[in-house]
Amino acid sequence: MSTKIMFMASSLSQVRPLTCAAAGGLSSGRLVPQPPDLIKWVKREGGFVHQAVKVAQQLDGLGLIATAEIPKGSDLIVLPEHIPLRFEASEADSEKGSYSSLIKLAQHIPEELWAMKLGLKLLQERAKKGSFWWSYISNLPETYSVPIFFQGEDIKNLQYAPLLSQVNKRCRFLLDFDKAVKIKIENLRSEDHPFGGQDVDASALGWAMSAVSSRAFRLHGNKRPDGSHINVPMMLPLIDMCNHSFNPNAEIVQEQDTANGRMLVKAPGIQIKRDDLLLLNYGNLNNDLFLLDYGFVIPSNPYDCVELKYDSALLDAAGMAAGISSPNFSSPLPWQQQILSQLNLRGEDAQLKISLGGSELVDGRLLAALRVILSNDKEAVQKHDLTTLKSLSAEAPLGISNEVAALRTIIALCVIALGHFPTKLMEDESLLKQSVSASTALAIQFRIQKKALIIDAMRNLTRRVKSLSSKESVTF
Ligand SMILES: C[S@@+](CC[C@H](N)C(=O)[O-])C[C@H]1O[C@@H](n2cnc3c(N)ncnc32)[C@H](O)[C@@H]1O
Repeated sequence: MSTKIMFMASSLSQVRPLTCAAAGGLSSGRLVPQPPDLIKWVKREGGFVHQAVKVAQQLDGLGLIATAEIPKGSDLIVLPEHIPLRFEASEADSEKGSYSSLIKLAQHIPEELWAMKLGLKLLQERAKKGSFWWSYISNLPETYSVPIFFQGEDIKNLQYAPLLSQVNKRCRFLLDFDKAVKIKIENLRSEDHPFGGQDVDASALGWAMSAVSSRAFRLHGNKRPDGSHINVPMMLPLIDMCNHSFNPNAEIVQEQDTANGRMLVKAPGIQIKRDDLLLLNYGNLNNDLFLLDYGFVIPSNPYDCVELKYDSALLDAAGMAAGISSPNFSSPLPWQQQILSQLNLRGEDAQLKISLGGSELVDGRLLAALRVILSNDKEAVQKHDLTTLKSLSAEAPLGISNEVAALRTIIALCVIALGHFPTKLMEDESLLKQSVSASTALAIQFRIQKKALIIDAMRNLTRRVKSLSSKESVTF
């Protein structure tokens, strides 16, 4: 089962940082105690900031707030093209040895850790005396609440293997990359040194990666020869002070056709009232990504899900627990095997990750597989296409008793999944009431949300079973 804790991630908080503090809590502290005024800097650089937009304390950190009503469609912040921080250097900079050393380091970074690539540029600017972006960088948080900085015990406290493996992967990468960076830069001439002669360690690299993953936006970069745009991550000073909501009142617009390619934050069709927070939608992400990249968890997140593995032994156990034993769980009939292959649940390239939660509630492939495995009527199954078999809103396509058996098996899978968490939801809730550290609380909140999601799915499926069973008894 994927909810079992399989290994411990090596947390970066165990690495003694030389250049930045590892997160001890959810601090709103900035890199320097009294950083320059970001709004003034943006305006001085030719940007626009609506006069009612101000930076204010919010959610253990900072955010943007409206100090007066702002009409629909107003521009809130406009950044000229030279303000966003991107990895690509200006023509003048690209001639420099320090930039080409940065490119060489970036070649060690896997594509999925793109935040580290831009993070190298951020570290370079952070180390550079008189950097153009100093007003921005000095306003960045000093620490991040992402799990790569958790103590080992709090990583264990997450209790969820798919996230543990991601955290572990990032920690391992940072520790290895730290070594690679040290070797690459130790003998460089000072003018070629990417960080102005300063040492960086895994903790500084982790700081930079987290700064980027929690604040960068992927927007259109330079044009390709065919006129299309390359999507590039960039840090958008001040705009990145907006916190997240799934019901945002602001949106980012990128002007592509103007000569200067400005970035805008607009109040789209919504009138902003005085004291409203200015909120952007960071994306319809699950809590794993919110925690990994941004260091927070959204309660009752409609996009959250629990990952399980499609496994015949697990289905057997679930079937048994639900009082539905079928030899077909472990040995599906040849025509059932064919459908399982079409569902990509059998065969060499099978994708066995399935999920509960999110808008679908039950992974369509799991639902279809159970409906098919629990049916002995090949003709009846073949009357339906896969889309119908995968859909929970297609009510009982193979008959009520088949549907009840499939849903009860999924409910039993939920019970098994819950049983793999070392603690119960109620224990977690009472632990949260005690005085625990900020990162312990975050880890507990994360696992509470996973458990609550499974319990909600069980409730929903139980309601469906009850309603179907009552229809069945009316039919007879
Ligand atoms: C783009 S920054 C926003 C500005 C940030 N609050 C600051 O103090 O600089 C993203 C970070 O803000 C915080 N944040 C944003 N939206 C949040 C939310 N809905 N709940 C909790 N924290 C949030 C998280 O720490 C996240 O990593």
